[in-house]
Formats: sequence, C-alpha cells, structure tokens
Amino acid sequence: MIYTVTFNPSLDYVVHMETFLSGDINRADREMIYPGGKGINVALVLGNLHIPAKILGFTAGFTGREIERLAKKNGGDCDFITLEEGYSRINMKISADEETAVNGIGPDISEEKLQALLRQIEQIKDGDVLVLAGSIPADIPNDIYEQILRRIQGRNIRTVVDATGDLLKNVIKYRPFLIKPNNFELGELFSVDLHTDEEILVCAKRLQSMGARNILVSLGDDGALLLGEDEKIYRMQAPRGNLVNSVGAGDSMVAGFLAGFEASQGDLQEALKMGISAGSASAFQEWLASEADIQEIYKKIPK
Ligand SMILES: Nc1ncnc2c1ncn2[C@@H]1O[C@H](COP(=O)(O)OP(=O)(O)OP(=O)(O)O)[C@@H](O)[C@H]1O
Ligand SMILES: O=P(O)(O)OC[C@@]1(O)O[C@H](CO)[C@@H](O)[C@@H]1O
Repeated sequence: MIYTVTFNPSLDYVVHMETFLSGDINRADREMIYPGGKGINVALVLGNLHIPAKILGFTAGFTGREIERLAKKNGGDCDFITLEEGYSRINMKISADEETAVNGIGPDISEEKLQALLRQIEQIKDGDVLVLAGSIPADIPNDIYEQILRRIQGRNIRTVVDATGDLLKNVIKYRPFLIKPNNFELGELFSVDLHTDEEILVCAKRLQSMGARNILVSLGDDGALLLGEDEKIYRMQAPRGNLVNSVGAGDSMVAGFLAGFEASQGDLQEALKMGISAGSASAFQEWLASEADIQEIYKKIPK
C-alpha cells in the first residue's frame, strides 16, 4: 500500500483569465474548486492509475470537510485527522498569460494531533511506500519529515519526499528512495541558479552523496533529469502540448514515477517515462490527468 501524507491540504480555487493585472480588479472567465495539497494529488493520480493509496493528513473546518468530500468523490481513500480549531487553507491559483498562486497559511496542529499522525505512520507495514509531500504549517517544527523518517529507519519502507528547503535537506541522510525537486528548488538548496543539465547534475550528485537514492529533477516543459540509484543519468524531454493548468503536474509526475517503477519492477527509464507522461498529461488538463490522458501522452514519448 502507498500512504501519502499532506500536513497542509487545501481547496485549490483555480481561476482562468486572459490577462492578470496586479493591483487591479480582475474578473475570471472560468473558475473551479479542487481538493489540493501535494500528497492528496499524488494519491488521486495513483488512484486514477488503479494503484491503491491511502491519504493521511490534517483537515479543519468547512474547507477541511469539503477537501475530504471532493477527494472521496474523486476516488480518494482518506483517513484524515480532524483538527478542532481553524480551517484548512484555500489556495488561489490564477491561470492567465502567466500562472500565479497565493497559498494560504493553514490551521495550527496541536501536539496531540501530531502524535495521532505519528501513530498512524507507525502502523505502516514493511513493503509499503510512504510519500511525504508539501509544506508544513508554521507551528510544526521543520524537522518533522526528518523525525518521521528517523522513526521508520531500518524498516523496509520506501520513502518519497517532495518538499523544499530545510524540510527536504534534513531528510537526505535517511536515504529517501525518491526526492523530486524542480530545478529552482534544487538550486535553492545550494544557493545557486541552475541553467544547464551539467549544473543540475552537480547538485543532484551532491544530494546523492549525502544519501538520497533517486533524484528526479523536474524541469517544467523541458521534461526531467533523473539521477538513479544505479548512478546512471536519465534525461527525457516533455512532449509539446497546450498548457492548461500546471498545478499538480509535479505531484502527477511523482505518482507516475511510482506507478512506472512498480509496473516495470524497478526499471528507472520506465519510471521516468511514466513520470513525464503523468506530469505532462496533468499540465495539459484543467486538473489531474486520468489514466486515458496519461496513456495518450505515454504513447507519444519515444523510449
Ligand atoms: N508546460 C509544460 N509542458 C509539458 N509538460 C509539462 C509542462 N509543465 C509541466 N510539465 C510536466 O510536468 C512535470 C513536472 O512539472 P514541473 O517541473 O513544473 O513540476 P513542479 O514545479 O513540481 O510543479 P507543481 O509544483 O506545479 O506541481 C515536468 O517534468 C513535465 O513532464
Ligand atoms: O504550499 P505547498 O504545500 O507547498 O503546496 C500546496 C499546493 O500548491 O501544491 C499542490 C500542487 O503541487 C496544490 O494542490 C496545492 O495548492
């Protein structure tokens, strides 16, 4: 079973307009509300690919109830911990000539509720996969992902971490199976700007020498570069297509990678191909890609 943890789920309020003017009143042409948060997105795309995934995390208030309702409506298997105060955040995604996002803060999580999540994670069995994805609310210590990985250290649980900054850096020594920074997030870890594959590779190799097993660097419409645990470099371009909404493309890529890795019994080239297919398929859709969307893109990518 795959478990995904989202500390700070959201309702993603997506508005489309031709041009967005900051400092002005903008009017949307189209609007949609989706259940959001990286772990939730990963699990929903896995579900679309018929891979069971359990969604863990915290929800609160009316927005929290709506996140759960929408996630379930879209096939999500949720086991959220409900917080007694506050409400889950609403993240505003503006899709215009450029994409702009305003991500909310989210509710406080008490120590008691945090412990409840840690108990859930302790139930995860050997052979399972644990995905920790997304930011954490401000009151949660930013070594929380590290604490979780320490608790399950030495067990046969494959871990995936999709996070930024210290939250990511702190877990590397626990040898996560997969990390998926984009090129900007990767550069940020080492306070450098990354422009070329060679520069990206230097940083990916540093992370691997620090402990990360597979480093998947997503590059938006330029595809992705994977430094595999076999120490091989895999580079794949993304297919061309019409960008509709890239929110969740990175999460879809993580889901596709896990699906491809399972289906091919560990072939990293195949995992990357499925990752790109799922990422690009979601970027070309209003929301997360279906299995048919992913298969259509997959067929267009040369092996
Ligand atoms: N404009 C695009 N055209 C084609 N494919 C895209 C495009 N944008 C994203 N993708 C696909 O999705 C994958 C992940 O995208 P990206 O690098 O933007 O991840 P991310 O920064 O984590 O995204 P997000 O945080 O929005 O989920 C890319 O590797 C690529 O396969
Ligand atoms: O604020 P975080 O946790 O970093 O990111 C949250 C978020 O932007 O990530 C998903 C897309 O990857 C969205 O569904 C959600 O709104």
